[in-house]
Amino acid sequence: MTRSHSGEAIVLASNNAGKVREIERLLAECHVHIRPQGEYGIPEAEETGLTFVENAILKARNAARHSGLPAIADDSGLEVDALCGAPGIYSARYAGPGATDEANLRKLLADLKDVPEAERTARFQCVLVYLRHAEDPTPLICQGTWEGSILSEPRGTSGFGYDPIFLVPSLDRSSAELDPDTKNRLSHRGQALRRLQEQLSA
Ligand SMILES: O=P(O)(O)OP(=O)(O)OP(=O)(O)OC[C@H]1O[C@@H](n2cnc3c(O)ncnc32)[C@H](O)[C@@H]1O
Ligand SMILES: [Mg+2]
Repeated sequence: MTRSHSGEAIVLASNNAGKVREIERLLAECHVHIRPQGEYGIPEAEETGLTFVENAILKARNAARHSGLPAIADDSGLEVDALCGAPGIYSARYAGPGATDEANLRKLLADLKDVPEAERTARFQCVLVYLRHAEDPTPLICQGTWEGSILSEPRGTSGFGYDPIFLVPSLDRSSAELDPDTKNRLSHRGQALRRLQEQLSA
């Protein structure tokens, strides 16, 4: 039992199956009981913020309001230096509203087709927000950043989203060539979630 979290279920305010898998795996080790918002039939929040943190708060608040439970949301994305930080907060809709992961990834490769390897640096950002209830005025906010660069062709089949084109320089592998535990150990999401766990048990 902790001061900030009483042990009841927490709603995970995400409809992204890849994120849900990663977060469930990381939280399975501590005794935090999370349930994806899909189980509650919660409608998707509109991501109208201009920052990851604003969008994460909007998603967590929406899930907490509809469920009456505490909520965790993840807003994340890929920042590419040669594109001045795009797609950033628009990563999920880079190729248009409702775009698939494949369409987003192909658009990014096309936009970078003339950019040489040394200038393809990029990073994943993840902001996690925990709200005790929908009107919680002091959300817990944790961030993680994962540095890498953009490959010119997809590699690997694990993960989701932009993983097949995100090169992890220290391993010379794409993020989609990592097993789930290795990705969670290194990733933006893994870093943010470990920080959140510390705060939840403080
Ligand atoms: O908002 P929810 O319902 O959580 O799901 P979403 O997929 O819309 O999530 P975001 O709005 O946070 O957008 C994140 C985008 O960044 C991509 N992304 C985030 N983390 C990633 C990771 O670990 N690997 C690959 N792509 C990632 C992901 O594919 C999305 O296109
Ligand atoms: Mg989204």
